Amino acid sequence: MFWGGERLKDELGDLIDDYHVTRIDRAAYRLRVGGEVYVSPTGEPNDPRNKPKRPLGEGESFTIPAGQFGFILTEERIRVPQHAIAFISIRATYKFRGLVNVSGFHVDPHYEGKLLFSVFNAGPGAVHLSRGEECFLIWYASLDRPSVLQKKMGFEVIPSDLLGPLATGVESFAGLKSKIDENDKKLSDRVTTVEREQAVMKWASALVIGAMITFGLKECSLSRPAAAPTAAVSSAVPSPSPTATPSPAASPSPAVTLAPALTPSPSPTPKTPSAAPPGQ
Ligand SMILES: Nc1ccn([C@H]2C[C@H](O)[C@@H](COP(=O)(O)OP(=O)(O)OP(=O)(O)O)O2)c(=O)n1
Repeated sequence: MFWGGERLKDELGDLIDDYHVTRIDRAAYRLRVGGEVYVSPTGEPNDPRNKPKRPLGEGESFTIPAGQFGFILTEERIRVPQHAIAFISIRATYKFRGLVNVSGFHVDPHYEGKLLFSVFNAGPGAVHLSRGEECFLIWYASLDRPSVLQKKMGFEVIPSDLLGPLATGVESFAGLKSKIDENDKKLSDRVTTVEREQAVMKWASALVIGAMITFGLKECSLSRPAAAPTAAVSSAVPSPSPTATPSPAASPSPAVTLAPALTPSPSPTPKTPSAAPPGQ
């Protein structure tokens, strides 16, 4: 049979250290967050929440990020008589935030020590807690026939060997999202840098090509006046042909200078048909 509030008032003074009647919650008793906690690391480097098992001062707070585990030692040392058994849970207020009790629900007969809650934050956001918060509940129930049992010694601290599997970090959706966001930012930074470099390269290439074109045009314009005097001098030589280009100034081309070879000679050669005697 479960113990009601009145029986709890009668008995808990001997069974729970630092008992206070105001913590009786109908047929249960509220247990508090104690002086030592451990929260599994998020796996994100340099995350200030990645801390080893740590002691908590009076009222000191801590957070359990979404998707992470926590070990929480109770403030109270409790005892369960040989003729009783106890049941433990997290208060609904904390369950609604996403906190789930992973570590079991009963306390053996003839148990003595603190309780160690292993909790998982299945909620969407971090759960904030602090030492002294009345976070857990305990119920007592009588056994039908008491038996003589050896005392079961409970926890006084969080055993370090429990932490090994969690110490490397627990991949949570929140942690993965944060890693994706971080990689996304790194990638977009890299793309921006590459785009900037490409723009600089484009401008540099355009400048070089422009300079080369300018230089080429300059070279061309410088080489032109050097050809002109040749033509002028050549055309200044009197052409034997009266049908040569009308004016030396009009055609400075060197082709004009070759004209004497192509134009009819002033003394016609006898080989030309026009010079042949008629009748031959
Ligand atoms: N959240 C919990 C659950 C249990 N306990 C304590 C009370 C129990 O009496 C004791 C042992 O619990 P179990 O019998 O469920 O665990 P094991 O069977 O693993 O331990 P053992 O081999 O010591 O019986 O641990 C606790 O401190 N915190």
